[in-house]
Amino acid sequence: MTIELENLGKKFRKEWIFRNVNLRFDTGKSYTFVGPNGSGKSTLLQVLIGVMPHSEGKVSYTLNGVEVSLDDIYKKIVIAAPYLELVEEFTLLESIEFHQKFKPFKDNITSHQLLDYLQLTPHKDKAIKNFSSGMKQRLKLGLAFYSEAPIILLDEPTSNLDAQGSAWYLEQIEKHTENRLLIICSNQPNEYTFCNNIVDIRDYK
Ligand SMILES: Nc1ncnc2c1ncn2[C@@H]1O[C@H](COP(=O)(O)OP(=O)(O)OP(=O)(O)O)[C@@H](O)[C@H]1O
Repeated sequence: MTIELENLGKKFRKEWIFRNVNLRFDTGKSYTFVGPNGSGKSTLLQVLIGVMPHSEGKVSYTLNGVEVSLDDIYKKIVIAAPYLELVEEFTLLESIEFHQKFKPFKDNITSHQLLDYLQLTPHKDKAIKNFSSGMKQRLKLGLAFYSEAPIILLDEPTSNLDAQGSAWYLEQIEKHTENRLLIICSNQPNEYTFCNNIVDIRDYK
């Protein structure tokens, strides 16, 4: 799977957030978008997957040399981001089963196994609205890591996680990102120390 950006630009009203972005993202590699608050990391991520329109240039997706349409690309992506909300009324178990209807889990793991991997089994019948922000974040990350999807996108992955949660995140990265395309948006160096491909948004102003 390859995502290619050609002369990509995005502006809001008259303000260019980024311009002339020429980048290529390949399966089996990880990439991190860095830059200060408000520089455009989340915007680039959302433009890259077509949930936000771009203002100029081109985004293309190819699988084994064959172009993939935007509609089909959604099936191949999982994303964990602060602006993507969970359904607050669902219990934890309902949230996992709901997600599973759209994106099956890797290796046919069951919802109960996933609860275990997330270390959240004691909370399975608790409503999401009563979860702490760190528990919600662990759930979002877990759904992304354990889904059967070749592209995994993480925006601010360790926000609200404590030290144990951040260590758990790094373990999951090791276990679940081989042979996938991973893109992270981050302001925290400890979230991407393993990553060799750093994209600084300030280079595209
Ligand atoms: N829908 C929108 N309409 C107008 N401006 C927007 C919109 N979305 C984002 N922006 C602006 O685009 C710029 C980039 O925002 P973005 O959220 O991509 O930054 P970021 O690098 O992800 O920031 P942070 O590190 O704080 O998460 C900011 O100036 C923001 O105000």
